[in-house]
Amino acid sequence: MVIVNTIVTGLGNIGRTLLELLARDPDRLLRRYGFTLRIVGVADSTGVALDPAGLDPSAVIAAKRQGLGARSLSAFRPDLDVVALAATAAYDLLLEATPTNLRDGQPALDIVRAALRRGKPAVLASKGPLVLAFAELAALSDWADDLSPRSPRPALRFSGAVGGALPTINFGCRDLAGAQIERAELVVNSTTQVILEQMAAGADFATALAEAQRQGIVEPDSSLDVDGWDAANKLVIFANAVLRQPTTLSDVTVRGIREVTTADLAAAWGAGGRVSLVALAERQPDGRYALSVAPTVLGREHPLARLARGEMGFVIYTDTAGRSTISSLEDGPLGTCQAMVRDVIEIMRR
Ligand SMILES: NC(=O)C1=CN([C@@H]2O[C@H](COP(=O)(O)OP(=O)(O)OC[C@H]3O[C@@H](n4cnc5c(N)ncnc54)[C@H](OP(=O)(O)O)[C@@H]3O)[C@@H](O)[C@H]2O)C=CC1
Ligand SMILES: N[C@@H](CC=O)C(=O)O
Repeated sequence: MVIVNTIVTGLGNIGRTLLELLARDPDRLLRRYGFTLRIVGVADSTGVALDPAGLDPSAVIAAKRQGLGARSLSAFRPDLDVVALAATAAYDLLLEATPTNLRDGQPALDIVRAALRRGKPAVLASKGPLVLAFAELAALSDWADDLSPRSPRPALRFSGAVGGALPTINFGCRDLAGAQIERAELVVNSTTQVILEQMAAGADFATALAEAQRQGIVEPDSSLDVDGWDAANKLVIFANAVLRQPTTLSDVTVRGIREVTTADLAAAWGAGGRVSLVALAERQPDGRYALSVAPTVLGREHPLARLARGEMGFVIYTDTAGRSTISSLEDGPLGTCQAMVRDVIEIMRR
C-alpha cells in the first residue's frame, strides 16, 4: 500500500467537501488504485494544523461544520502559516483550495510556488495562481515537458478549476490532441447559470444569487461570478493550457450578467433557448484566438441550449474532430472535488 502524505490548504466549500468525499469511502482509492491519502496538514484562515502521523479527517470536518477552524484542532501549529506549511512540512502532495485572488494571487500563489519548488505535485481548485502566473508555474512543473509522464518536474493539475467535473482541460489537452481548435464556447460558470435560470423563472437577482450561494458554488467574492471574472479566469486557463496561447486577463473582453433584463430572459426562454454566460475563443486568420466573455442568447438549436439547473457545458469545433459537446450537471462543490481526486489518480499513475 502506498501512503500519500497530503496537505489541504483551504477548508471551505471545496476543502471540506473534499475531506467529506474521501471520508465517505476511505478505502476506495486503495481498492482500485493501490494508494491512500493520509491528511497530515490542513490550513484555513484561522491557521495551520499539522501532524506527521496523520490528522483525523472526521475531526477536521466536524470542526468546520461547527464553524471552527484549524486553530481549534489539537494539532494546531501557531508557529506556521499556510505558506510555511507548504514550504517546510514533510508531505507528498498539495491540494489547494484557498480563495481566488485576482490582485496578487495570494496566498495560493506562494503556496503552489513553495510546493512545486520543493518537487511536490500540486492539484488546484483555486484559479488565481494559474490566471496570474501560468507561465511561471508551467516552467516549475511537468507542463514544461508537455505533460510527459517521464518529466522530472512535479505534476501540476487543475482540471477542477475550469468547470468542476466537466472535463474541459482534460478533453482539450488529451482527446483533441492533434486537432486544430477553431472555436470553443465554454459555459463554465455555474453561478450565473443558476442566477439566469432563477430570474427567468421569476426570481429577483438577490434571491437567485442566494440560491446559488446555498448550493456552495459562488466565489467568496460573488462579483467574480456575476461580473464575468470567474468565467474569464477559466478562459485564461483554457487558453494557456489547451490553446497554448500565452494569455492574461487583459486579453479577454469581459461582460457579466448585471445588464441582462427579465425581458431578455423571457424572449430567449420563450423561443425555446436560453441565455448563458459564454466564454468564447475564436481562431482568427492570423492563428491567434480572440477571447471574450458575455451573456449570450443560445437559440433552441444550439448544442448548449438545453443546459439546466446550473449545468455547465462546452462545445468545441475543430478542423478534424468535428463538433464536440460535453455537459455536466453537478451536486454543488462535489464535482470539483471529484475532479481533484481524478487529478490525484492521474498523478499517482505517472
Ligand atoms: N465552490 C466551488 O464550487 C468551486 C470553487 N473553486 C475554487 O476553489 C477555491 C475555494 O473555493 P470555496 O471552497 O468555494 O471557497 P470558501 O470561501 O468556501 O473557502 C475558502 C477557504 O480558504 C480559507 N482561507 C481564506 N483565506 C485564507 C488564508 N489566507 N490562508 C489559509 N486559508 C485561507 C478559508 O478559511 P475559513 O474556512 O477559515 O474561512 C476557507 O476554508 C476558490 O479559489 C474557488 O475559486 C473552484 C471550483 C469550484
Ligand atoms: N463560482 C464558480 C465555482 C467553480 O469554479 C462557478 O459558479 O462556476
